[in-house]
Amino acid sequence: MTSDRSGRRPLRRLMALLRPHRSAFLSAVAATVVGQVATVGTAVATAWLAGQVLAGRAVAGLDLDGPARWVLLALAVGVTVVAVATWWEMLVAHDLAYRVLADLRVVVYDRLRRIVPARDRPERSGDLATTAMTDVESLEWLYAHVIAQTIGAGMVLVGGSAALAAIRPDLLLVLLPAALLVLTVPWWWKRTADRQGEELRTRGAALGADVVDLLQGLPELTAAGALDRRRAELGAATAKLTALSRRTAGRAGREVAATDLLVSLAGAGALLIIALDPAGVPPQWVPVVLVLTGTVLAPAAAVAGTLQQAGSLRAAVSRILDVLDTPDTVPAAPATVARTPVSRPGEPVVTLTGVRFGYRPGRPVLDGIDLRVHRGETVALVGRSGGGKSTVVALLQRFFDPDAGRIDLLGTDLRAVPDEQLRRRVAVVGQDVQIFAGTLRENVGLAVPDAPDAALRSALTTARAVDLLDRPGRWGAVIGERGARLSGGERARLAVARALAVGADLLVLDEAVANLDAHTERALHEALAVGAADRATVVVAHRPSAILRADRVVVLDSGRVVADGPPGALLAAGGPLADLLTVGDQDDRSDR
Ligand SMILES: Nc1ncnc2c1ncn2[C@@H]1O[C@H](COP(=O)(O)OP(=O)(O)OP(=O)(O)O)[C@@H](O)[C@H]1O
Repeated sequence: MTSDRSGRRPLRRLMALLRPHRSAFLSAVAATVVGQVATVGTAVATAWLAGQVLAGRAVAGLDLDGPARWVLLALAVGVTVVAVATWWEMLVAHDLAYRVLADLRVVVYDRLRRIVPARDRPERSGDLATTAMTDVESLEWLYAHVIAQTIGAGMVLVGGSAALAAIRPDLLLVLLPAALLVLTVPWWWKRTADRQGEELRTRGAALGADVVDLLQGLPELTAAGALDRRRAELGAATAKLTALSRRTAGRAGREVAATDLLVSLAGAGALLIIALDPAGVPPQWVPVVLVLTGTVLAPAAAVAGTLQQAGSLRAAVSRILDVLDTPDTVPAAPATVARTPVSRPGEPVVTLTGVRFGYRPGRPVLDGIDLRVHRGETVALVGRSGGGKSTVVALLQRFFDPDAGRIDLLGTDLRAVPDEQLRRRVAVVGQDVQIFAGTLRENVGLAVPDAPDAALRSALTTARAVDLLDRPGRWGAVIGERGARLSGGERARLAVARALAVGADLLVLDEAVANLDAHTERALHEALAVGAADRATVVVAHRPSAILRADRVVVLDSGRVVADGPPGALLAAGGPLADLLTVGDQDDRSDR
């Protein structure tokens, strides 16, 4: 996926996502600051008490003098506040993160809807799925564990520095450089972290896609005896990922060690300053100084620790922004000029005029197609494999716009038809029927979820699929992931019913009946003919039975229409259709 990465301002865009959740964000910051301040406060109070004991000013038990009693009380309150604030912070910070991620997921899915299918996208679907799910998920860490905590760490650092300066200003000579260095630790190995993060993401996505491939293709891989080889390849990819994770953990460990070392050095530095001039700090305050130096740096060290994952995060953010910044495959129909397509008597439902289209520049797949389909007409689109039939179907759904020429739906340029209108006017049963995990009703009523059962039943009846209702559970029958509990023919008939339920003006069947036995296919075509008067029907077909049943046959060859007319007339003329069917007959005979 290529995109101009300049001027993307990732941080600003990530922060902008917090805007609708301002109050949740402020709660998260408040909880973090209260928790961190209470932690420092209890540690300092404990150190102060220890100092008092060391100086012989306080005794154990309740016989403490005045200030010690109050400090003990503050300590008890502080410990309670730390516990409550930690719980509160966990709650509000994660609530905030999940709200932001929910928003982002909607934005990413919406973008995916507008950029998939792309003309020439090299990534596999597993990569896009990773972006949609894992990359967005990884931002949870940023919103739940970094932003509010960084603000809290900054406040603790400023407040703690002021307190140390009040005790002895030259302690800042140790604290401030140490704080700066601690906060820069995540940048010491930034290049390595970025490379590892990018590699972890890429390898993880590839492995995810491979696993999906393997699971989906399990029957084919087993039948081809290729399962062991694929398993070995997966094993090798997993081993590489493990080695990379080990190197990443090693680098993260170095960062933790460096941070801990800096905090310890700061404590030692503070001790040295006190030792060089003991009169500057009263002995009972020495524990306070040492503890304050360590605890003031602790939140900054924690932030530096969480930033170990910054490399992976940067890679994830970059991929999310790639998706967000990819231009639409087809521009959305402008709402202001969009017209509702209207059917006028005698006007074709769909017209292609001089349509040219190619997936890659300079390699046209359609090279000036003219085609009209009227209401009540069934047109069979035929031609050699790779001739561009499915590409015509893709253009009819406006997955792509023509490079030249135009397509009109009921007299309106397809580019001006709003998406939601288009989906109701054009129904397509594709080559690869997608059945979704869920119930029979959800699948039949996919495009019309509010349709009454009677309408869906009628669609099932027409599609010769009403027997699916005989299953236990009837409408609620679960048909398995990708329709795993259905036969190929049942899946095809269900998909036809789903398209019929839409009541579209244009019904396109792209080799949808290839899985049906001859008897069911004939019955289906007869049933479709009953409702065909109300719509235009385009059938992409290879089988002579489907071709000869059409009112008109349009033959595509090398991206052009080379014959167009009633099947009988075309066959009698002995042109391209006769050639195609003759080759088909010979193929059929040689198969036998
Ligand atoms: N997404 C794509 N990216 C690049 N090229 C594509 C894409 N889809 C199809 N093509 C190419 O476009 C040409 C036409 O393909 P299309 O699927 O439209 O043919 P078809 O007539 O439907 O073939 P078949 O009868 O085998 O289904 C082929 O050369 C194919 O390789």
